[in-house]
Amino acid sequence: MIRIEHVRKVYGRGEGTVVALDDVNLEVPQGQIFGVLGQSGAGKSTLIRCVNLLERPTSGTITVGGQEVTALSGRSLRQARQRIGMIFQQFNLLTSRTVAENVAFPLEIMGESKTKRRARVRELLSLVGLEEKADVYPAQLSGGQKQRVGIARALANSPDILLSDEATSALDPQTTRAILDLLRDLNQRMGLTILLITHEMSVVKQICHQAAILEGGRIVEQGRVSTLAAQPDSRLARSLFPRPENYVARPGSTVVTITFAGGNASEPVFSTMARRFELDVNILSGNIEAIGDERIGQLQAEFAGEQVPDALAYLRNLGLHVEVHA
Ligand SMILES: Nc1ncnc2c1ncn2[C@@H]1O[C@H](COP(=O)(O)OP(=O)(O)OP(=O)(O)O)[C@@H](O)[C@H]1O
Repeated sequence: MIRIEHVRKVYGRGEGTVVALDDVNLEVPQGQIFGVLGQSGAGKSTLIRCVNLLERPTSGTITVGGQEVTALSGRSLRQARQRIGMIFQQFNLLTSRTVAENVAFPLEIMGESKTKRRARVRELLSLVGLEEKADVYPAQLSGGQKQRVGIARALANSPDILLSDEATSALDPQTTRAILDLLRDLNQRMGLTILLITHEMSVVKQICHQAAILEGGRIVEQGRVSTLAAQPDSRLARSLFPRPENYVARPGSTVVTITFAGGNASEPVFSTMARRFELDVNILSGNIEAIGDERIGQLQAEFAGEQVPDALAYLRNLGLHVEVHA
């Protein structure tokens, strides 16, 4: 579990001061994947670097696995850091070491015996599907394979939490998907808690249970991804379901945006409604997203007919969110 309380980070002094984080509060429960989403300069890197104290917050506290890391220094801080793995956008592998030697590096620092190191490295490479590449050098690997090495190395000390700093930003979409699948698999199989930062909504959508949106150093929204996606006015939903700019309803028709979640996303609600209330339905745009096990969708449509108010009441009764555009 990670708890971030009232964290503020100010860089520089006097005239050149930058407030990178301003009263940030968030909690990542044990075994969850939590995504912090934000644009360039929002403070994402600063936030994640504060969790393992690569940056020290100017004020506020950070607790990892029940231990307040912001209160630690010296040896106890170094020990606490071993419980925190981290992966990076540029992989940060040692180019003069083989894959196996890269993964073994944190174990060497821990003073593990050669025999134990060898067994653990084999286990870790198998976990990330890279047994075959143990003896090659990073330069001979693809980006996705390099990140797999990064993940194996980050897990070497069996950390309680994994921090991911834009780990898929340098990868193509297909490789990104494979690496995210691996992270989700590790989360499910080992109960690994993951805090990741990203500027990509697709990453949050694919693997995060919860998300926070960071803007100008402040968290402006946070919650379960599926809950936020089902709230049409949330920033997350607006970014997930971009809407056409202007709705110009034809005379006698009503333009509506309907948000549906869970079970009713897959039922033939609209055809039933159109028949029952004798409506003409003209779909303007629509999208259904799979968020975890849930399907959440938004549909813009034009309804025409005498029973439009009854049809809207029918949809609302089914638990759909219906917004009527003027
Ligand atoms: N070492 C530093 N010294 C001074 N200012 C810094 C330093 N590191 C970051 N900043 C500033 O703090 C703010 C937040 O930066 P940060 O790198 O955390 O954002 P980010 O969301 O990770 O952006 P990006 O996605 O571009 O990496 C920015 O205004 C940045 O210029």
